[in-house]
Amino acid sequence: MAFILGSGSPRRLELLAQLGITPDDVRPPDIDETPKKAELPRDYCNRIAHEKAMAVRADSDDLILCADTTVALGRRILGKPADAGEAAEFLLALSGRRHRVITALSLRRGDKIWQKDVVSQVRMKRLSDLELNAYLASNDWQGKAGGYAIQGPAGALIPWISGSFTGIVGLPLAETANLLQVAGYSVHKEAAA
Ligand SMILES: Cc1cn([C@H]2C[C@H](O)[C@@H](COP(=O)(O)OP(=O)(O)OP(=O)(O)O)O2)c(=O)[nH]c1=O
Repeated sequence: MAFILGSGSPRRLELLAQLGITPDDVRPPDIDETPKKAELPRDYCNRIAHEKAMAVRADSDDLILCADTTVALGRRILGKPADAGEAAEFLLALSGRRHRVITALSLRRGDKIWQKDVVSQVRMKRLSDLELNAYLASNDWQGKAGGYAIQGPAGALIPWISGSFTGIVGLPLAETANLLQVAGYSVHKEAAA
């Protein structure tokens, strides 16, 4: 039995390390992340996490962990910006408002799937032109849902959250540990030994 992290996100690997887990292998899934017409953000996030878990090749007794993080502004899904122009558009839409960050987990062994999502609320301060331009120049928005990462310089733009900090970063640790336990994977090996 191997434990496989089905993610190319370095954040997810680091967060997993916080649980004391080093995966036997890392296999980033390659799927089409385009939302369906009128698809709601939470449904979308769960569907994508599930599709990622199904897309990773593994033996039937391997455990595969995948996740998807989606930024939702009302019914609008903000994915990973394609370029600085789109990042600016997302940040201006988020500026001075509250939004949700959803992370869906999908754990698979063979045909069996365990799924869980975590929804957090985030408020971004009203951004000045200087703040917006400095953040865009940092390039830290690249590869981040909604065009920002709370764990980087954008932390200065976020005065309030409610929910799971690790979930916003990409892997909600309490829920991940719980899901792994449910699937029979021992998270607390040292304590059990
Ligand atoms: C909102 C937010 C997102 N993110 C990141 C987490 C995810 O890596 C990314 C959302 O994209 P995802 O599609 O969830 O993940 P990914 O493409 O990076 O990796 P993979 O599909 O291989 O697992 O945004 C942060 O790092 N900090 C934040 O505050």
